[in-house]
Amino acid sequence: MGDVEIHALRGVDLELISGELVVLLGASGSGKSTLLNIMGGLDTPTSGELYYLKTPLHQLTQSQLTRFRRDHVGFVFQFYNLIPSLTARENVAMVTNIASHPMSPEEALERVGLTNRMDHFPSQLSGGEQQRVAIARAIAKRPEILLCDEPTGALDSSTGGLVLDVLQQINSELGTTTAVITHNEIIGSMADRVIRLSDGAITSDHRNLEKAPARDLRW
Ligand SMILES: Nc1ncnc2c1ncn2[C@@H]1O[C@H](COP(=O)(O)OP(=O)(O)OP(=O)(O)O)[C@@H](O)[C@H]1O
Repeated sequence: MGDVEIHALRGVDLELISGELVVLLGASGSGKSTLLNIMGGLDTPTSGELYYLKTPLHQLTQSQLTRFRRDHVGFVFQFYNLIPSLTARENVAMVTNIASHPMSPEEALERVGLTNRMDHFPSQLSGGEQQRVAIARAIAKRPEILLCDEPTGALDSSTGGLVLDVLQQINSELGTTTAVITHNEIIGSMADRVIRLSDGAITSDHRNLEKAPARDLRW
């Protein structure tokens, strides 16, 4: 920022294992979103290296990064970013129409439990349902990686539990490597692995011996 240099991340060294469900925990400003955006090819690091399998993402051009995101990454954000004038099915079809080996919008919406809401517009859906449409849209192209930035940040605890349950099921049924950002410690218990960030650095990285079913989480 002008003359002031801000180090959003410092010395982060991290490897995500295929198929794991990771929760990234940290206080506001700890660098979670910056890390997720770099991992997803939305941002590029000012220094350091980042690989997706053998592909050096830090060396790709913007259009190559766009292709990487389109082919491999699904994103879910705190605010659902659905297109208001399109139904749930049409929102998902926006992605399936350009993906190379997608599932049908109907299958994606069935996986998130919204079979009977397919023809509803976002304004006719609850917050939790809108987030589940956003998850259906993110997984419909069968991405290898699903990145979720505070997916339950705008939801109450029981609705949030349902949304996290969907993420846990998708991870186990489709084997999608999943990273979920939160500042909520309780959500850590649903993960295979919990990584804590503080002031731009990883302060701990541990595996849960047992995963809690997300639908049972309350906060
Ligand atoms: N575009 C930017 N310009 C300057 N500083 C930034 C920018 N984006 C983030 N930062 C700073 O980098 C640090 C990390 O921000 P980041 O958004 O990654 O944190 P976070 O852990 O996701 O926070 P939150 O939970 O509040 O979203 C913060 O100190 C933030 O102020």
